[in-house]
Amino acid sequence: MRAWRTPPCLTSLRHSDLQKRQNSASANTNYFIKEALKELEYPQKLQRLLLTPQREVLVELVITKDNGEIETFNAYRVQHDDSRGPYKGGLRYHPKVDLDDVRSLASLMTWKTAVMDIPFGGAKGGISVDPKLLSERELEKLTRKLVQAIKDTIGPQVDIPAPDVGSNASVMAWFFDEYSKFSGFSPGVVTGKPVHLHGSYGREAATGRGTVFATREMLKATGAGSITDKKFVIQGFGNVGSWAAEIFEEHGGKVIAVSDAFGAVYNENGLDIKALRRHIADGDLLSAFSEGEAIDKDTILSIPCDVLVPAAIEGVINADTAGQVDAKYVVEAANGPTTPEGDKILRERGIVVLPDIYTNGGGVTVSFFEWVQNLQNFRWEEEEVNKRLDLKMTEAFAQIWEISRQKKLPLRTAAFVKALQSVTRAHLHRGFD
Ligand SMILES: NC(=O)C1=CN([C@@H]2O[C@H](COP(=O)(O)OP(=O)(O)OC[C@H]3O[C@@H](n4cnc5c(N)ncnc54)[C@H](OP(=O)(O)O)[C@@H]3O)[C@@H](O)[C@H]2O)C=CC1
Ligand SMILES: O=C(O)CCC(=O)C(=O)O
Repeated sequence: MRAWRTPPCLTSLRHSDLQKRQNSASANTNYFIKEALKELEYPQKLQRLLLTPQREVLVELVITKDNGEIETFNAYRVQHDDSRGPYKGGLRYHPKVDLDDVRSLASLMTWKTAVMDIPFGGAKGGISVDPKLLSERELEKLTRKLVQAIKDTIGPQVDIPAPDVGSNASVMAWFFDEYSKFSGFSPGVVTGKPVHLHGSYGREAATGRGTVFATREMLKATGAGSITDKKFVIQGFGNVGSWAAEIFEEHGGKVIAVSDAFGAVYNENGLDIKALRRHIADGDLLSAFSEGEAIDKDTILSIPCDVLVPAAIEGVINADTAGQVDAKYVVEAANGPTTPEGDKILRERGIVVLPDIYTNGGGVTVSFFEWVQNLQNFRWEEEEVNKRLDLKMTEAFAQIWEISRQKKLPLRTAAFVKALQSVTRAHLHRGFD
């Protein structure tokens, strides 16, 4: 096993020190990995290596708020596996972020980069904060404090953060700027930056666009035809959900309902997504969109449709809700939206699930393209980015589909089998001494 250096400024937690929770996010992720490990029959010690993170970092961040008071926040960075390349994964700013969530999300990144066949490992970070309660200045301070606290564990060849729930291109710009103060000009330390500040064309829309390419491939392979005239319901209308909605619409799909944390809106003939996005950009409530009917956001999963797209938070399709899903397909644009219990119910009901570690892999794929452009100090046109993304999504689907057919496995297990084989091969080639 390689030795991991932990800088003295950080509190490094060992797995044995950490509290274990039943039905936690990481237990759910490990359940799905173990399902695939049963197919592969790897030895126990190798399984442990694959299941547990390589390093977990917990830091305390203190800022002075605009009103002069000080406030303290917990922040995390979990580095799960770097056998295939530098650790890679987003930063989540959300009040419910805890170490277990981040551990689960970091593991998903390892399998996602392997499924997409891009030369990165897996990591994730987060701050327990509600960014909506901070001013922009406070958010900037908090981000800079995070960089100061973890700068020795990250870097363009070590660990490369990116946006996730609650963070965005501005946060990435502050991150890049702060890191560059310590290490010199380093645009490759973070991806998802603004396009005019070493970001890539196409990264902002990439996760949503990749979700649409993934759905297109799945519909084709299962004999359901094309996206045109299919009905879509999307939970979550942030970066991923809103871009997916717009691009489904561009492909002729009808997005009949979408929701956010506060409400939902429905139109059986299809919502005008560009108009809805303008409505929200003007600061209006999603549910107040006049070209749709406001509905209870908790009914979103049970609206009849062809494709249900969870694009918000974890664990929403579970033992209580999976029975109410009225879709032929569930396309997991969010990370971890389905619990093992929910997944079992969907399988029993014959609902096809396109798993997160493939479906939302478009984001990290274009992050890889951004990183490559940063290392080369060169910019690709948007058309080129989208074309390459399409190719990666199409190739990865073909491989998962083939494993699923050959081994008679659900698409989720097939995706994990592909990823586990790839990561294991890297570990064995690199060796452990
Ligand atoms: N951004 C990226 O590139 C990638 C993101 N993902 C995953 O996609 C998912 C969404 O991320 P992203 O779009 O970036 O995040 P955003 O913060 O941009 O958007 C999250 C959306 O989810 C909504 N939401 C939050 N809680 C609920 C709820 N209980 N019910 C319904 N909607 C809710 C939010 O509503 P409100 O605005 O009202 O708070 C918002 O519309 C996450 O699982 C993330 O990990 C995966 C790969 C890459
Ligand atoms: O773009 C990236 O590097 C990672 C995005 C992310 O956090 C994810 O795919 O869940």
